Amino acid sequence: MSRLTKDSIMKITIRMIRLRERFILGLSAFAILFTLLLVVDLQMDLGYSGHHLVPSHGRVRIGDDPDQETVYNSFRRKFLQRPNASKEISSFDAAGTAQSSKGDKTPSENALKSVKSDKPEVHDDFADLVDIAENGYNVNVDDGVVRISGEDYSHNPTIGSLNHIQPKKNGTILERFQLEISRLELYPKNSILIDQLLDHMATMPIRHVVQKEGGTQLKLVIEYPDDTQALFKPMRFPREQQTLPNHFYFTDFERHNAEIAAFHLDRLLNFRRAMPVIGRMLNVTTEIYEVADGDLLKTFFVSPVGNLCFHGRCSYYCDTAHAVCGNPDTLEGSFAGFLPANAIGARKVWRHPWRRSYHKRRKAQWEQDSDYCSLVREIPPYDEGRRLLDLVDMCVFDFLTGNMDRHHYETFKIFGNNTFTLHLDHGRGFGRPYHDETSILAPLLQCCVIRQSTLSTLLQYHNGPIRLSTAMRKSMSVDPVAPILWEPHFAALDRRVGIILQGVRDCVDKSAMSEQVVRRDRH
Ligand SMILES: Nc1ncnc2c1ncn2[C@@H]1O[C@H](COP(=O)(O)OP(=O)(O)OP(=O)(O)O)[C@@H](O)[C@H]1O
Ligand SMILES: [Mn+2]
Repeated sequence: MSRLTKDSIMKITIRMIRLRERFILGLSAFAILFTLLLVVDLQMDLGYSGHHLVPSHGRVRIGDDPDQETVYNSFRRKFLQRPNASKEISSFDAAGTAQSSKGDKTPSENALKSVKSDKPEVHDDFADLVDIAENGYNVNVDDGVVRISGEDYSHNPTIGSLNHIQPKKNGTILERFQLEISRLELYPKNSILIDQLLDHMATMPIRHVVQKEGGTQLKLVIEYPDDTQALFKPMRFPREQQTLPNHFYFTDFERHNAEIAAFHLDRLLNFRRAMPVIGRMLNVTTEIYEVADGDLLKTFFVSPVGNLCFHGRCSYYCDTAHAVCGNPDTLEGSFAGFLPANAIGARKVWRHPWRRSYHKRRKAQWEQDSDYCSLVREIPPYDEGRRLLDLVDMCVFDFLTGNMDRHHYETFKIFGNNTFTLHLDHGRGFGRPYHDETSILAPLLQCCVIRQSTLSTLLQYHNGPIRLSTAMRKSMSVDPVAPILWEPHFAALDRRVGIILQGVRDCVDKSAMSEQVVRRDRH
């Protein structure tokens, strides 16, 4: 009996030990998996840890009144009444190109249309803003709408100097370009390398092509005989193709010409944060098919009408239905200068605080929280230095092109946090010339800050003599595949400059009002 009891006690103990071992094993497996998840999250900023924008002390307002009188809300309401959408296409012809408008507007658009007066618009020269931007009264780092970042512009090391690499005399143009990238900009204002680099990408023979890994759409890495590279995005649609009415920003196809136009626009706005891009006509047979290999080669086929097509492999639009086709074997595309290799110019990827939800029904936090900017302002790197001003520049840039696809952005690690933000990936711009998407201006309208130099540049284009459309037309006219933009986009650019300035004015007015309130409170 006592032996039996002893046995069963032994058995139970052994079982307990096993159970404990299993539990410990399970716990360690969970710990490892959780750590891995966090590491991946930190690297890719997927949002699991929620550390980026909602710190423990963060104020998340659920059910914030959407009609609250913020600059952003009033602005959105005001511009909803602008019937720019009246010309927006609501149907497409067989070729998928735009047709002129034939009604089919939503009831609200129809109702609002009648609000429009037939009076010719008087040019508003924004003298109030010119006064601030040009005279710089009260322009400083800490307060006010118009600001400077207060950084030391004389401290401008380059990727070359920080890596202790001297540009070689017989170095390639791309290499020289990459080594000259500095803390403040991708290239200097009067860089002589830009035209050379563009010309090189557009004319050099193509030695080899491979598909670029990552991303949602098909891109090719073009290799030239001198071992330099370019990033190729193929043409998919004619210039006048507008974003399909039922497409979201994240299902919109990319436009190669938008990449070209965005480079010119970025340069004209004096940002110099976008890589140089040029158009080029390719022979699909000799310049892609014959120099491709492996996986890409396997995706080539001849379409029913005899065009040579390929679709590559990627996560969304890489199948027979979304193939890229020659006509019969010529193909247009954009060529972007290649960013430096990780060895000398590794980049850090940041989740954009004003990222959209990328979901057809969900809204992002910034769309619902009227105090969202004060949340962002508290979090590094947005709490000091130039970063927030850079994001506002970026939204100005994106609003002008209509690009709603700014999910992440990148900086060069080697320059630390106080460096410019790269302007990459503009394929989804220039899709809706008759619609002005004011939500893109959320960083500007919710934070009510803008860099003095950016405001000054916008005012110059607004008041002339050279308007932005004219400058863009001139700058892009030399591209091998010009004209780059469909005509209505030029009018959109000029119109949108005015809208941004109106937004800045609303901010200035609002801050003047609150200052008055504060002053009155004091007395
Ligand atoms: N000029 C360039 N040279 C080298 N790499 C680049 C260049 N432009 C972009 N990249 C890298 O390739 C990645 C994908 O490029 P891009 O964002 O243009 O394509 P995408 O298909 O739209 O990607 P996503 O689906 O992530 O938006 C970028 O995040 C960037 O890291
Ligand atoms: Mn993209």
